Amino acid sequence: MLDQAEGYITDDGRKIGGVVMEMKNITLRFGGVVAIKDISFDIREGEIRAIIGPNGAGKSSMLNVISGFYVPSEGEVWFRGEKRPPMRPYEIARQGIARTFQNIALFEGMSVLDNVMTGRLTQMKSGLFSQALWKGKAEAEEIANREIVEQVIDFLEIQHIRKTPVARLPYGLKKRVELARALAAQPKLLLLDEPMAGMNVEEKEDMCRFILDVNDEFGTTIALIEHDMGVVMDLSDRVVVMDYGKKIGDGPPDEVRNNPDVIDAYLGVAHD
Ligand SMILES: Nc1ncnc2c1ncn2[C@@H]1O[C@H](COP(=O)(O)OP(=O)(O)OP(=O)(O)O)[C@@H](O)[C@H]1O
Repeated sequence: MLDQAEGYITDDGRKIGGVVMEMKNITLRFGGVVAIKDISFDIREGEIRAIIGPNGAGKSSMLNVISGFYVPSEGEVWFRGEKRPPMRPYEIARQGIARTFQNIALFEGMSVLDNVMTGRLTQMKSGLFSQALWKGKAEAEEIANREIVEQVIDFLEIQHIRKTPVARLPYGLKKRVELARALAAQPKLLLLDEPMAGMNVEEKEDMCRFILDVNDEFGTTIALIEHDMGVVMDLSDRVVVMDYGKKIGDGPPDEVRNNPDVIDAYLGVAHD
């Protein structure tokens, strides 16, 4: 049972807390195209929240509103109890939001380690000027950053490829490195853009396990978008379903799975 202020306990006994992010009546237009139509939902502390829907439903647009990349045409985004003004991406990152991309966005020529280190950049406190003045402080920060990065590399079991250039890795491992880079920022809210897209069954199983482990080990709140309904059902605590820019379902996986509008959107009508 969902208590608005307190949260709820999941079937597997995890405690989900209060609202971290609230989307209030979000509409997003691109010229004449309405990508999102008056959608509201929330994301709670410690939750794995999925947004699913057929092609063109508006999922990527919604993730971009959550991440602050798009400012909604109408509606409000509330984060940690405050209305969020338009912000630059680095300001959003400093608020504790990190993301991965559907099309992998890594530095292909750089090693895995260096790529994961770039995840710390948005969290660094000392800029170039203060680094010049306070060398010791900058070094201490560098060491601390390195420790965090090494922990993430261990956690995601990519030690064996830490020196390998990303370009040489198979697809599934690249996706894991992208997850590592996002985790290196120690986000409060982690946004995953189709984390399982293009993966084979084994890679999908690995990715599912890592997402669950991240949530369990660090208590990270996770919001992910996914095209494939099957994949997210085992993973998510609550699911928002979008179709043609509208919200057609919102609730625990079992409830959503049996929602006639959702069944129609996925089975009854061809959208491709
Ligand atoms: N930058 C943009 N400019 C104009 N139209 C856009 C833009 N981004 C998205 N759209 C339109 O908004 C609608 C929703 O697209 P969006 O990419 O958010 O859907 P999606 O659910 O993520 O789709 P997919 O599963 O295919 O990635 C589509 O009609 C799309 O053509």
